[in-house]
Amino acid sequence: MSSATDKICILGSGNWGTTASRILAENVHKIPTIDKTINMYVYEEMVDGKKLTEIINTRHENVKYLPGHKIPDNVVAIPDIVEAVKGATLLIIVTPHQFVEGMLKKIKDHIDTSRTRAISLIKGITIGKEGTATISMLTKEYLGIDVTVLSGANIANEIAAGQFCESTIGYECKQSAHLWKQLFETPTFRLSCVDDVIGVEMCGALKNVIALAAGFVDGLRMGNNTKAAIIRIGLVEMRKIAPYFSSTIKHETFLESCGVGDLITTCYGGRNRRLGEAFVATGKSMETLEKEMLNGQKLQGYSTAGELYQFIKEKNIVEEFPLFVKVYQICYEGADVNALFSGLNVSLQNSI
Ligand SMILES: NC(=O)c1ccc[n+]([C@@H]2O[C@H](COP(=O)([O-])OP(=O)(O)OC[C@H]3O[C@@H](n4cnc5c(N)ncnc54)[C@H](O)[C@@H]3O)[C@@H](O)[C@H]2O)c1
Ligand SMILES: O=P(O)(O)OC[C@H](O)CO
Repeated sequence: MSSATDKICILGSGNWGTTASRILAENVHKIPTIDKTINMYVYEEMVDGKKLTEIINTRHENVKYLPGHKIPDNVVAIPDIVEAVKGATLLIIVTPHQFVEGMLKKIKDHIDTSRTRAISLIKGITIGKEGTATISMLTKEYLGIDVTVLSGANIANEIAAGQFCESTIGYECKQSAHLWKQLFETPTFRLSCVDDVIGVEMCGALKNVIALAAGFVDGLRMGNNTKAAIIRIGLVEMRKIAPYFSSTIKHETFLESCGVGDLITTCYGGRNRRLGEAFVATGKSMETLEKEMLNGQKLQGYSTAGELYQFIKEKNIVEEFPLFVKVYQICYEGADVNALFSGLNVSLQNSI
């Protein structure tokens, strides 16, 4: 009989979810109290005439979302989300943010909430029943469990290739942070922990909007100075808007990997940047570019730009966030991309 008291279920199997499964499948062997078989909920689809779950379970590779990297045999792909969470006490939530609420509704009556905790690897905010919510807020609302978050300068393909990088865990419960750190840290994936769940999440969601702006800069064939200006002004707006979401967000969080680190990597190497550039170069809509360029992967910054703008408008603070507002107007209202540079607040301090 197994002595395991905990069981892992990964909710999501995209580019980052699959990469995370590889780390967890190795690290789970370090903790005797966790079942070595990891369930991974896979949103089923056909790939070259075969079910993706069957391909993952036989070839041990997610050929669509992380081709070229083996997934250890102890990860089992399951297409039914209720079956996937059966017996699970450690939930890793890692789908594009727009799908989270639907998933939580499906699993909420199938979780033993007295002994389950979750970690969200998602970068996005969502419009919930009561307005705008982070993923941890939404998860708590539906499941009523402890939620930790993990976010940082983490392009999944680079992590899968074993390149050194760092990330940030945001926690409320120290004991949970300790467990998640054990489960996720590797010699090339270094984690620091901060007690600022919402701050870490806000950084991850907001940087995706700035990444679109960085892509616009590249699409306009502008250089490094312009990109640096957009990154810096973006960081200022990210920090400035944070208190509107929560008074508990710490300024120091913006100096962690989840803040400035992620902003830099995403503005140079992420999908949001890439599609921002293509948006300017081709004049096609973001929806079209997502379909044409991402092969099923999802763009987070576009929907976040829309959701963030609704939040900014509702709070009547449009004047305070010209960069966030410009990105929205360019993406959704057909504003000229060159308008990105007019009216930006270039200093936090009083200027002459
Ligand atoms: N990829 C990265 O480099 C990276 C790194 C850090 C964080 N993140 C964040 O992780 C989260 C997940 O992103 P990803 O890159 O793993 O995903 P992805 O964009 O690579 O893949 C999209 C996933 O969504 C699934 N999907 C499609 N329709 C669905 C539906 N109706 N319901 C549920 N799932 C559906 C697809 O099967 C696929 O697994 C995002 O918030 C992203 O910002 C991504
Ligand atoms: O590819 P993106 O733009 O979704 O960004 C990926 C990661 O969030 C970078 O840390």
